[in-house]
Amino acid sequence: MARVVEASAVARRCVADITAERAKCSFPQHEVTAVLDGGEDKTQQRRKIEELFLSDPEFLDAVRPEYLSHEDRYANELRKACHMIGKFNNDEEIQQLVGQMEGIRTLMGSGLGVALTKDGNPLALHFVMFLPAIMGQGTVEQQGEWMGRAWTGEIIGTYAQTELGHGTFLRGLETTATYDPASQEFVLHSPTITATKWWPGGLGKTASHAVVMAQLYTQGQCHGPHPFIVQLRHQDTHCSLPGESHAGEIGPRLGMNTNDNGFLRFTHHRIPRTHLLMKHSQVLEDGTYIKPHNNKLAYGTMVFVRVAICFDAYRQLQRAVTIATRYSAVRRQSELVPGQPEPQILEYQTQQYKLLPLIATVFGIHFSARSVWDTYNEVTGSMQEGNLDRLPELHALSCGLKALSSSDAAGGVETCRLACGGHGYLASSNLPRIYTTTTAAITYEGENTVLWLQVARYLIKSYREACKGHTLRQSVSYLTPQPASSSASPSNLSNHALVKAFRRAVSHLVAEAAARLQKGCDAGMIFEHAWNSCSVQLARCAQVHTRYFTCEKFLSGVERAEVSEATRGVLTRLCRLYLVFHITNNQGDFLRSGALSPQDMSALEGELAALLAALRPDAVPLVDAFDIHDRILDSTLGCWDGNVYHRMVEEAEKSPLNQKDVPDAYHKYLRPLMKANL
Ligand SMILES: CCCCCCCCCCCCCCCCCC(=O)SCCNC(=O)CCNC(=O)[C@H](O)C(C)(C)COP(=O)(O)OP(=O)(O)OC[C@H]1O[C@@H](n2cnc3c(N)ncnc32)[C@H](O)[C@@H]1OP(=O)(O)O
Ligand SMILES: Cc1cc2nc3c(=O)[nH]c(=O)nc-3n(C[C@H](O)[C@H](O)[C@H](O)COP(=O)(O)OP(=O)(O)OC[C@H]3O[C@@H](n4cnc5c(N)ncnc54)[C@H](O)[C@@H]3O)c2cc1C
Repeated sequence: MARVVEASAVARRCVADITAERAKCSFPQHEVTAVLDGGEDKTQQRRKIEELFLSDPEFLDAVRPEYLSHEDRYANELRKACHMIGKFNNDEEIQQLVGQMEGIRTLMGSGLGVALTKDGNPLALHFVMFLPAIMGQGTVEQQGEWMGRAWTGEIIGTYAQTELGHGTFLRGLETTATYDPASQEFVLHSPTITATKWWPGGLGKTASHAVVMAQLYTQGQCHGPHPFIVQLRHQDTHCSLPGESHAGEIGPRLGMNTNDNGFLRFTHHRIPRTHLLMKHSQVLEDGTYIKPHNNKLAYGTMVFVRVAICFDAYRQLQRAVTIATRYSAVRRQSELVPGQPEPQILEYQTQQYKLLPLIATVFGIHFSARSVWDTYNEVTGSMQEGNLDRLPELHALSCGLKALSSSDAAGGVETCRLACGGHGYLASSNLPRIYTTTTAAITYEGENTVLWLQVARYLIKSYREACKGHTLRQSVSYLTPQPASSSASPSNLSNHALVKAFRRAVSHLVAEAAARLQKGCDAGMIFEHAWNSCSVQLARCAQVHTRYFTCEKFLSGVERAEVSEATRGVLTRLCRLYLVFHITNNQGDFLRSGALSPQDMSALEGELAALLAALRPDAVPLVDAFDIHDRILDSTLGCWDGNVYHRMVEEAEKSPLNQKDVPDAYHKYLRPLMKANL
């Protein structure tokens, strides 16, 4: 009884702490929520959809997935993913809310969809890559043949590109698709063990079909990697098709274990000619190859997914920082002043330094991802009309923002875990799962270092063009060499001046890297070796350029937002924090280029401390404004009511090991050991 009384006093204290935080809010939260959702109507719509799905008991887990076997975990997530589609297909209200057909993808990729299928959605690749591949790479007839069946779930696909031997280097893929004009078929073959497809999500047991990337051979010539639709399993029995292809699952991974990532080998497997996705390049019946306008069009599906990943990074970081911030308002530890009550850990400046820049980062990713999404739509729109001029710019932007958002989010989630001390290591905090999911995005869809080097390639090329007097695309126009000017004066450290300082720092880095590259070439190195010898510096150029891009989009996003002065005030403080945080963390780039002076740096470091203090009262209100339902957060530490300790104990009690006082394993192993010498 005494324990219960004590426990409820603790609960009351926790709830009081978080309630007091909410009273400090300096802005109308619904406005921030609407900025992130894209309008108040969108917020209402999202909440309605969440209500419709979260009230459905089919989406409840009988036990924590961590306690299930590998197979049961997979089955549990597949059950929920299929139920999501079934519910969508049969409910007109839901279709009206999210949009028909494509709405199901929006749903699956939303915070709700990702949270409902906790450790990875076995159907993710179907929606995020298989369908977009057919849309982007298939002719109108091919879309007609496959899309309808794929949207309803009659066929389930994946995207099988990576092989055991090659993920990054697409031109090195070994799977071959050789055209046989006699039968008008392609023959798919894996000539070596390293040609085995390895990693595709859903390939293990879920997918009935795949878009397979293979080297296209016709009339004795190789034309590089092309996408082919391949049926893998029988339409009625789901059994593997006999003999010529063999698929399976690749085994446990760091996370995303219910995505059933798989392997696939072909032994002279035949498919009809019309299963080559022929929107950009064709093979005619006699084997004649028709070239695409640009041979990188076959990589188009990846461009789409790289943009989608930025939104996923945003949502994962949102969840993690909500958990860590709420917990920091409830957790009390140590003494700030000897003899005084233990403060909330959020009072420590170092804790604020961990969390507040991450709250700002959520907005930074949000505004820049929206901008890249707009660019994606503009560029793909003009590509439909045959204009490919902006494809290189889109490729560089999508690579850069995918790399920046995934590394910021994964690093940020880990910071959030550390900010929760030991309890952040508990599965019930949900931070381990959010981390293992988020860090995967650093590797998949183009390993980040490799993507940074793609951005650098674009920057150096643009810089060289600018040196020749050519006009550059808007996103890199600042690389045009400018006459030297003095650094921003300490009195002009406005937000715009800081963005300008970023531009100057990147220009300087790019000019230095270009000069070093040239020096290598002048010394007799071939270009590729000179490039490799500068690649650390080149990757750095790409990172700072992309950070500049996010700063610029954050600032313009805040300036353009239609909100009250109070909301603009808090968003501007966050944007300022984002700028100051990244500048003070990378002082060398700004000092070396003369973009800022040591005095400026001192002033900005002082301001950083002031910004943390100014934003501290709004920390909990800001994460509340992310408006994440407790079921979507799924965390004992981050729950809305702050009743952290009760929930932790309640979750611990559910451990299967706690269902018996003495586990069977004691009798089997421990007892014989403990009694051995008696
Ligand atoms: C649940 C429902 C879901 C809803 C949505 C929400 C959810 C979000 C995400 C959650 C689930 C995600 C599941 C996981 C998905 C992972 C799937 C994969 O990894 S799949 C596997 C992913 N795998 C990878 O990502 C592999 C990464 N590797 C590659 O992409 C390539 O090998 C490469 C780009 C690195 C080099 O390619 P290479 O052929 O050697 O080319 P060079 O270097 O020689 O450059 C030559 C020229 O080409 C240019 N250019 C290049 N690319 C493009 C482009 N796309 N375009 C235009 N141009 C491009 C380049 O700029 C250069 O131009 P220039 O300078 O000459 O003018
Ligand atoms: C969870 C998950 C899901 C996935 N899902 C899919 C899927 O659905 N379909 C699919 O086809 N694939 C999938 N993949 C595979 C993924 O796309 C590849 O793992 C990724 O592209 C990296 O390729 P890699 O594994 O060959 O790494 P590697 O290229 O071997 O990278 C190893 C190291 O070498 C470095 N490196 C490689 N090349 C260069 C270079 N040119 N310059 C400098 N450094 C370099 C990298 O930076 C890295 O440090 C998935 C992977 C994961 C982890």
